[in-house]
Amino acid sequence: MIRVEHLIFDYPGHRALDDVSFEIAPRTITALVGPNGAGKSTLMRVCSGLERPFAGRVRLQDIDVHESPREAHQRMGYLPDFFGLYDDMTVRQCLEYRAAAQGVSKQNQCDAVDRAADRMQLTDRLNQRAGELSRGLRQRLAIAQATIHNPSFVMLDEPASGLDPEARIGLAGALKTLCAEGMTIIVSSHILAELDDYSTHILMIRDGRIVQHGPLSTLEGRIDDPATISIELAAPDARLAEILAAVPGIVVQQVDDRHATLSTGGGAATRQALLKGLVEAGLPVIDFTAEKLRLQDAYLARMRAADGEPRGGKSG
Ligand SMILES: Nc1ncnc2c1ncn2[C@@H]1O[C@H](COP(=O)(O)OP(=O)(O)OP(=O)(O)O)[C@@H](O)[C@H]1O
Repeated sequence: MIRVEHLIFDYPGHRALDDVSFEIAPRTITALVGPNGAGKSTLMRVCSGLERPFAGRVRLQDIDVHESPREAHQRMGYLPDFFGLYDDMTVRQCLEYRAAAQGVSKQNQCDAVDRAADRMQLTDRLNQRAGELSRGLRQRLAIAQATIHNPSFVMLDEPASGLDPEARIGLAGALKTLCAEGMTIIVSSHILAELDDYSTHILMIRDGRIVQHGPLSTLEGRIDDPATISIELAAPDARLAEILAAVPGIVVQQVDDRHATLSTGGGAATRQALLKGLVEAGLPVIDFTAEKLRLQDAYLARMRAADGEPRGGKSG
């Protein structure tokens, strides 16, 4: 879908992107995360063709974004972190204006407006002036504008910033809708807790370099990672503590005759041995849950680990 190859981008006296390469698969939502100043906005601006890199290239469905920007822009939507709306125009006028600017033919503009308003749940606001909309609705209008031409690839820079929790939930739903309609999305955010809800992939950047890239599952609670496991029995059984003590590779944190919490360092094999031991002893296990490492914790752990790594990052 989009392939970024060895991008280098410099501001005067500062290298903002340093040999950045990655590929995004179709119909995915990639969370672009990293500390302030990591290079997220710069990466989006370069990928959108607004900035030309010093070296490297960006290809969208085999179109070179910087060599053929017109063709690339027909296939992409981009919402910058700071955007403006025409406050005196109605939602419908804003969308019509953008449809015309994006080259949507006159006979298709009406359909494009209705579809964009529908998927961003703005249909009942079409006659309201943009200047009267709440922040969450303004954000949705801006996304509707950025996607009015039905692009296959969409980049949204910090769309959740400044939104209250309800508006952020609405935004997450809107992103899932766009993805379900076949769009491939990159979204940057500092609100890690919510990325779990809608992202399929994570692209972590720091000091202009990729630190990690891959499906969320590669970062969160991999099957071989140490995990916290909670166990619950349907009825009390005094043998629980004794049976757990006999399984190598686990540390019991808390146990009574019905519940236990423990940590394992041995990955899938240890978990299998543990569950087998419980079932073979005839204990009535009704819950055996491995708690996933939260994305936020995983992010912080990965960033800390990157402090001690040689330059070059990690992918997968
Ligand atoms: N116009 C500019 N001129 C010079 N340096 C810039 C300019 N814009 C950004 N930078 C620098 O480039 C680096 C990357 O900035 P960028 O805005 O891409 O980071 P970011 O990850 O989007 O940050 P944030 O999370 O704070 O929005 C930062 O060190 C920033 O100070």
